[in-house]
Order: sequence, then structure tokens, then C-alpha cells
Amino acid sequence: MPLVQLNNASFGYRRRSVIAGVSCVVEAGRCLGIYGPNGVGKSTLLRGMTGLLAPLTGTVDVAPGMRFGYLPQQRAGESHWPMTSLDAASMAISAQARFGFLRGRQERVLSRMDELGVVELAGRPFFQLSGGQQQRVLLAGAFAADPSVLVLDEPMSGVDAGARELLIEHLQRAKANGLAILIVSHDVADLLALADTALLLEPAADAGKPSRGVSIAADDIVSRLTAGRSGFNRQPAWQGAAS
Ligand SMILES: Nc1ncnc2c1ncn2[C@@H]1O[C@H](COP(=O)(O)OP(=O)(O)OP(=O)(O)O)[C@@H](O)[C@H]1O
Repeated sequence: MPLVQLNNASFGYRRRSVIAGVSCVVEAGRCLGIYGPNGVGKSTLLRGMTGLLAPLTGTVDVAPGMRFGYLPQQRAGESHWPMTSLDAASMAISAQARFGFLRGRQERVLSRMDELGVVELAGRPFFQLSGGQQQRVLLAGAFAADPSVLVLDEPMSGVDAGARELLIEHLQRAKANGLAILIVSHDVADLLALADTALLLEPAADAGKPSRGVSIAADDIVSRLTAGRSGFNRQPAWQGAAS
């Protein structure tokens, strides 16, 4: 049974659709990749799939009792808020787990931080870490919530090649253990490494109209993009995917 199922769903703001006609399923042990140009509606679709935004039309069915772990898109910025990395990851878990304060929470977070190679950063001020280190700390928090579906919005941004390899392996293992993953990425290589199915989001030819989503097998991403059938030939965002 799918954990999340969208049937011809559209999402937007103030009754205006940003993205329309999306049908897809999210299943245990599978990864759905979402790909498309800036502003096409990827984050909007994630908000809709996780219940943060109600569909304007169509339906979103979520299996009872399931939990989302969410790694939002990183925003550039600086803060002097005196928060340690452990605090940041622990806040992520309590926000995501929806079960309030958890006994043994810090141990769970520290153990996930250890798996992701950032446990030695636990006491360091979060905002003094590099972007890639912050990303791994927050991912540890998302994992510690023990989610059924892990939602990753551009998880590899700011992450170096070695750390990316480690993250991909970690996510592949978690997927093999039954975790469902939803990932937005501008890098086709990430989607080829993780996704089983891909939703290609295409802007409408007519500026005032909503974007559309086309569901394909992840292995067909490169041929689909190079064939230009989806209009993606206008932007070479997937460069490097073939290496
Ligand atoms: N809270 C909001 N209220 C109104 N409009 C919004 C809101 N959030 C996003 N939008 C609009 O919805 C459209 C899609 O935005 P969204 O952030 O979903 O795109 P995206 O594909 O994730 O972009 P990017 O690749 O740049 O992150 C944009 O036109 C944006 O201005």
C-alpha cells in the first residue's frame, strides 16, 4: 500500500495553481526524485505531498500513522544565535517527530550524527559550521525522528564530493531497510544514484498557466532530457550526469 498517493493533484497559493495534474505514489523502500528548473514548483509540490499545503484540486492520500522527516532547502544566511549543532539536530527531531519531547532523544540524535560523520561537531555552534556540515547535522535530526518518508529538498547543496558519497551510501542503505525517500535535486547524478521513479516538472508554455508533472522511470531521465520531449533541452542543468 502506498504511503502517499497523489491523484491529479494541483497545488498553489491564494487559489492560484503553481503546479497541476500531478499523479504519483510514494512507497516504502522506494525513492521518488523531483526534477525541474527554478520556480517550477518543486518546493510547493513537497509542501503538498507532506500535508503542509492542501490540494486545490485532486486528492492527496496519506497512510495512517506515518511520519515525515524533512530536510528543508538550505537558505544562505548567518546568525549569531548561540545554538550548538546538537541543539539544531534535536530541534529538527522534535519538530518532525510530532511526539514532543522524547526520552533518550539526545542519544538517538548523537548516534545518527555519528553515522553521518558529524558527531564530533555536536558541541560546536551550529551557525559556525560549513554549509555541508550543517546539512549533515540536520539530516541526522531528520533520521533520528525515525520517519516513514524522508523528504530531502536539495540535500547535496554545499556538500563536498566525499561527504556526498557518504550521504548517498547512507540513503541507499536506509532505502534498502524500507525507508521511502522523496528527493528534490538539480543534479541528475543524485537522482540516478537514488531514485526509482522521477517526476519531471515542466513550466507551462503559457506564462500564466501552472507547471505540469510527468512521471517516468528514473533510468529514463537522461534520455528523456536529451530527447527534448519535455522541453528540458533548453537548459543544460543535468551536465555531468553521464560521467
Ligand atoms: N508562500 C508562497 N506564496 C505565494 N507564492 C509562492 C509561495 N511560495 C512559492 N511561491 C511561488 O510558487 C512558484 C514556485 O515556487 P517553488 O519554491 O515551489 O519553486 P521551486 O521549483 O522549488 O524553485 P527553486 O528551484 O528556485 O527552489 C514561484 O512562482 C513562487 O514565487
